[in-house]
Amino acid sequence: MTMLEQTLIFIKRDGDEILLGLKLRGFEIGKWNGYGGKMEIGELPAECAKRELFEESGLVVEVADLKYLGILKFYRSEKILDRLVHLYVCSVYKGYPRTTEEMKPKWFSSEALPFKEMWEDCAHWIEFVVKEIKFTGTFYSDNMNNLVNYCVEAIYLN
Ligand SMILES: Nc1nc2c([nH]c(=O)n2[C@H]2C[C@H](O)[C@@H](COP(=O)(O)OP(=O)(O)OP(=O)(O)O)O2)c(=O)[nH]1
Repeated sequence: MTMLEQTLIFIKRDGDEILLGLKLRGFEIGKWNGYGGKMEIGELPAECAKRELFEESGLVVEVADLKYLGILKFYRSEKILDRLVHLYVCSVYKGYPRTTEEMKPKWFSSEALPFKEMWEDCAHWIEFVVKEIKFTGTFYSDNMNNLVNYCVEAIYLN
């Protein structure tokens, strides 16, 4: 199986609120997450983030308004790199989020995120999204997809 390169974007409103989508189909149905999906051949990460957000929520963003936060790396069986996810945050958007075949939108206060219904790894890095601090996260899962180890590091650039 080949490694997947994907994007994930969190839209923010009024400083404190974060838009999550409830996954309505496919992999990990029933979980709240940011919006995103697989990069297409020849597509840049920011272009993919913009496209996936539009397809799954109807919201329109400009690439220039996206803030790149970092990379999440997911290893399965503890050693095979399975997914590499480019992470963005954006506070400038057009439109209202709508339910699509893939996602049902909901705004959450950053202090009341539904961690029990999110990917387990999110709890370890979502504060970087809230504070908009660049970081990298590396997550190791076993064959049953249980998180067994992780490392999250802030990146401070001068
Ligand atoms: N927080 C977190 N997010 C993850 C993990 N794995 C994973 O694919 N994601 C994110 C990255 C992507 O934004 C999204 C991928 O979902 P998906 O694989 O169902 O992609 P998709 O069907 O939407 O892709 P596409 O066909 O639309 O291109 O979920 C994980 O373990 N934790």
